[in-house]
Amino acid sequence: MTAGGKHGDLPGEDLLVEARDVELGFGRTPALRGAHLTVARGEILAIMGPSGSGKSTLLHCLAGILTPDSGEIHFDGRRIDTLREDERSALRRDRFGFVFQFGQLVPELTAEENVALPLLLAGARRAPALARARTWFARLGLEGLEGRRSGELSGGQAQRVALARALVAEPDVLFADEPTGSLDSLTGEQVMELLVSTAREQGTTVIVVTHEPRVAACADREVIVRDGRAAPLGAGRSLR
Ligand SMILES: Nc1ncnc2c1ncn2[C@@H]1O[C@H](COP(=O)(O)OP(=O)(O)OP(=O)(O)O)[C@@H](O)[C@H]1O
Repeated sequence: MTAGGKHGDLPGEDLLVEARDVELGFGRTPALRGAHLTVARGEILAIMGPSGSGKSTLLHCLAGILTPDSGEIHFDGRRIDTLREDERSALRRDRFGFVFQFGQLVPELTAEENVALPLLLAGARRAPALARARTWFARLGLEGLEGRRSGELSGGQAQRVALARALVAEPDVLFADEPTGSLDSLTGEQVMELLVSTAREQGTTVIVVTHEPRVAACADREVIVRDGRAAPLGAGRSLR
């Protein structure tokens, strides 16, 4: 499904997410300086690069969380950076899933209630939402943990619950920011393998920011962000 080859742009019909010449500064700090990125439908893309280079900022722009100062973000044929905040919020809720590094489970809720949350927020009734949430526990090796709260889960278990929550509503795109960053390398690799295999089963496009080459190796393609610009892996100094 990775169209366009390692270095090329994607044919129009496969394109799902695109950043065009995106610039964004925080006060005097330029975080993105003309970042350009294309992601195909069904593709699993890893974003790598040095600390502070703009990876998370780019991910947040692609996901409609941050608004660029200039440039454009497109999703599924539609420009999204100019949408009203309530429209972008609906887009995030209905079409995107999110996994972050830390602290994403609601501590007062059980694991199965956490997983059911996106369905409940989208208007599903409690019993069917919980039933659908429960199907994820066997799928991710979490049987028996449905009633636990986040304080009663290991880091790897909590990340798998977070992964189930991000995928339960079958989003078009899963945005993951250092999803294995708080885990030891073996547990991190297992979580990433589950992330990739479940996303592939559902046909979910994945955009994952990571520092870890072994995590990035699970992706179809890697791009490097340096000084606020994105380039294909191996492109050296010829930044697009
Ligand atoms: N909310 C903010 N306010 C001010 N500056 C910010 C903010 N968020 C990011 N920055 C700055 O923008 C630049 C890019 O940050 P960003 O978090 O995107 O980098 P990153 O590549 O994800 O880094 P890391 O790998 O360390 O998480 C950095 O110089 C950072 O200090």
